[in-house]
Amino acid sequence: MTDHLEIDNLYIGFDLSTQQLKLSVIDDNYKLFFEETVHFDKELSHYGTRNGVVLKGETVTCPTLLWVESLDKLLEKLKTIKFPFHKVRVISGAAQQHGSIYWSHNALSLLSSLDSSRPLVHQLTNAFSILQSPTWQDSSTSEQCSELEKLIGGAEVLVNLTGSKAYERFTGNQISKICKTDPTAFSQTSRISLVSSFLASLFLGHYAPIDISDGSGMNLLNIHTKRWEDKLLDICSDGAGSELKEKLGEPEIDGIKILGNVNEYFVKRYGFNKDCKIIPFTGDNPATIISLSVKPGDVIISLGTSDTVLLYTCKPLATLDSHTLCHPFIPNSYLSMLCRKNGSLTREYIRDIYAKDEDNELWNTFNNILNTTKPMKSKIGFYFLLQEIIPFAKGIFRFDNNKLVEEFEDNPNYNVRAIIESQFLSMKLRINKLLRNDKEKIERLIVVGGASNNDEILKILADVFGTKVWKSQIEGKGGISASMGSAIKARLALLKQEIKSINYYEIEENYSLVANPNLNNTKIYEDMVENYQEMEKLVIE
Ligand SMILES: Nc1ncnc2c1ncn2[C@@H]1O[C@H](COP(=O)(O)OP(=O)(O)O)[C@@H](O)[C@H]1O
Ligand SMILES: O=C(CO)[C@@H](O)[C@H](O)COP(=O)(O)O
Repeated sequence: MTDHLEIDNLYIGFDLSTQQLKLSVIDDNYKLFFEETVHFDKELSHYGTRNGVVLKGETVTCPTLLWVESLDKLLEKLKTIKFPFHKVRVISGAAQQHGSIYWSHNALSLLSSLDSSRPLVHQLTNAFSILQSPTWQDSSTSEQCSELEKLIGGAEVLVNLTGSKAYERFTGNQISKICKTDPTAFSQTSRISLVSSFLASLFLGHYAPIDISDGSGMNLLNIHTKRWEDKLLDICSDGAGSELKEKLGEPEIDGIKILGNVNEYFVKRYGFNKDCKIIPFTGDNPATIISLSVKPGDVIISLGTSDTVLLYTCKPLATLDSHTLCHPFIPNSYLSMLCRKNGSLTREYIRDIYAKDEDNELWNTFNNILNTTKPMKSKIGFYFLLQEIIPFAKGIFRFDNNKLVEEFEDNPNYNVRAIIESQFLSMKLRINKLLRNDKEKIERLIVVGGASNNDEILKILADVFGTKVWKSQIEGKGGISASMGSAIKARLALLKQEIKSINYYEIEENYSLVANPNLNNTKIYEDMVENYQEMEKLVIE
């Protein structure tokens, strides 16, 4: 922690992501003051999660109490080092999208009467009607998705209303599954939160609203009216639409609105100022967009647990492959998003088979292979360890000269290059569909997320796109863009309250060039695209 005698105000941003709870703290000048994390598998191993989740077939959940305890643990770490809690003016946060939390009927009274001498986790054991929260990696709701699209009049109708066709991980379909398979739990639920609004609720001491940006990932929100769509609520609740509406609460359209002061519990236990404000928390991807103050023409590639592509746009662009989310606080602005489940964890899987190191976190052998192999048009691989979102496929498929093979027999290490090439080719293909016309092109390619630390991976990204790749200084060592975006949102909320206006684009951002394309390689990838699409079709079949 840097010296804070000269600093009057601090702003906290959380990110409750798949594998860890992260915290970034900034000062009035948006400068990073402090960061900390709690890693779920390593530091809360008694919950038995692997990579932050519990996997049972296509059902992927996380114990809700793990998330509660991760907050206890993080704040205790700060207390131990005498973090200046009293200087925090606003708390905000972000979280993995789509996951849902089911509060029991006594949750509100538990939240409002917390005893500051005890950790949260011991006091909230009865606060949930469902103990395992569905997460974004879940793909167990295909039946509900088909039903939703059928009853609303087709995938296109749903895209036009909500910004996305029906997706297994989207919260409306998760709720629909619970209504059908566990109606008792549904009736014992007083409120349904997203992971983001759940974390905000802990700080507020009562239920925080779902913000419209994270709410756009539910298949329930009309992204034009910014309200829940009654017909969708009915379909996803077996006809109990008005009951579901009550359980969701009104969506919040202003992502930088002050919701209230921090719950007394945090004042007494940690020394937060009683006037410290809480604002809506949002999804990790919208928060990443905020951290970079991006403009049209910027394309962000986030290489975290999931790999996502994010574009800022003023007009929603509905496609069957992408998602449109409302911006958390800029009116009439949207984000276009592509998401791949098989991001870092699938790269780790391939690393552990073909490029194992003494210290795996260094990725040395993996990078050595990337550095010493060249792109080969004849070898294409598809690596879908988890059920992929787009294309909807599962399994590992390798093609050598267009023939499906068990392994790249002449050089099995080629899998290391093939997975990276394949992930980026898939993104490139689909980004092209998001650019509206021939004139629209990628002005800047910006990378964030844990794997953006890896220069060899970034070189291939630059080669596949034929574009320079940039990284924001705000990302530091990588992986904190969502918590930084949340902290920035916290700072903006106070500015708006005090001077009634904000200019979000005034935030000074320094970008550094992290990879230059090798245009000879770009040409090879361009020649590969058509074949890649053909092989992908075979995989889907
Ligand atoms: N040098 C590296 N090369 C490749 N991947 C890396 C590297 N460092 C970290 N990662 C990956 O980053 C992932 C975590 O990224 P992060 O953005 O923090 O994810 P999340 O926000 O989903 O928790 C890890 O699963 C790890 O595989
Ligand atoms: O499902 C999505 C976006 O639609 C994922 O991007 C989640 O939001 C998880 O994020 P990370 O933990 O990978 O940051």
